[in-house]
Amino acid sequence: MTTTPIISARGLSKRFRGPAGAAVVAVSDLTMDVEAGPLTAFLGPNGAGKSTSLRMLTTLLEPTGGTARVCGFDVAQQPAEVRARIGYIGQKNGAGQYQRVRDELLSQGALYGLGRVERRRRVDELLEVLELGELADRPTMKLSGGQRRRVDIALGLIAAPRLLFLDEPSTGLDPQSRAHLWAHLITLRERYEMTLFLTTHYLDEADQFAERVLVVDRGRLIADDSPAGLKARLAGDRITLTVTSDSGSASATDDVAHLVRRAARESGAPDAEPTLAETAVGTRLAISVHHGDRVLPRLVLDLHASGHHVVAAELARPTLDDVFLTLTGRSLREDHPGEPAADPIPATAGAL
Ligand SMILES: Nc1ncnc2c1ncn2[C@@H]1O[C@H](COP(=O)(O)OP(=O)(O)OP(=O)(O)O)[C@@H](O)[C@H]1O
Repeated sequence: MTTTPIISARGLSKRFRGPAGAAVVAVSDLTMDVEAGPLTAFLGPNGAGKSTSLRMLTTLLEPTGGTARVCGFDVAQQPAEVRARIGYIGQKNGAGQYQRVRDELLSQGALYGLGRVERRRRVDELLEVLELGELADRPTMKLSGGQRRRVDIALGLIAAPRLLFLDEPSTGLDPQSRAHLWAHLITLRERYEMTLFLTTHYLDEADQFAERVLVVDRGRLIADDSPAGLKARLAGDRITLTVTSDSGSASATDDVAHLVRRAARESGAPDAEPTLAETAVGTRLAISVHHGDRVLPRLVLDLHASGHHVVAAELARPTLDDVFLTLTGRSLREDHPGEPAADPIPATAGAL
């Protein structure tokens, strides 16, 4: 049975006029279908076009090319229909400064046209689920970054959307607040059967929580798979061995390299050369393989049977950053050196 995707984009593009009138292609030819259900993470370096894509999908920005349908409606032709069915939590705070948390949420409910009783019921429920009850009478300006972000999420959920877009929901939060926020997102998703589509710079979050990862770079979609699928296809496991040989000759090193290369090839990994380095304790070799947990013990036995001794062995599972490196030739972390720990989340913007 085929189901209608909750998000469907065809050749979606956005050009801006940059400085001196030059065109900036923020999003180029984005084509994708996103089914309702799986948590989808949109990854890419700074300036890749993630926020612009989200803003087009949420009707905040008009595309300059292509089309997109969200919850079955065209973002350009039927923006009100789209808005009625989605929530959007932008990079910056939606919560005002002086209103109390509960009042802020009630005002948002009124904005969405919820009746008085329904509005109160919904606000009480969100305060409870997001553990904001004790903070309900505080002005939002007196909340911590993590607490404000939870208020943002409550604002985005007031109209019970089927689909929630989040632009970097956890940026600027300390690790504990990030974990807390994620626990809430997962609870909310289950409780309201919502589809979450989000951008994040934290690859570990995407790895842990996303069921599907879309990677964009320079406005283009360059990969689309589950985190496990991406890692298996693009990065493989990394085996690093330090080996000594009885003879210690150059031909012994060649033999070791041959055995390592063969093991990698037999695992189905691309026919790559191991990297070699002479160290004080022996020759160190590193190579990418598939199913490293199975390859490594067999390789150690094969090397031993051929007169080589493995003095150290390491198996590293790939990360999404390895995938990104393979895809783009650079690390996503380079774009975010020393991720901010607990920066306050800036004011303005927020839920639709
Ligand atoms: N209003 C605008 N006018 C001109 N250029 C813009 C505008 N908004 C975005 N851009 C440019 O479009 C490109 C994509 O920007 P976008 O904000 O979508 O990237 P991003 O992937 O969300 O980045 P980040 O991770 O830093 O949030 C960038 O080159 C950006 O400078």
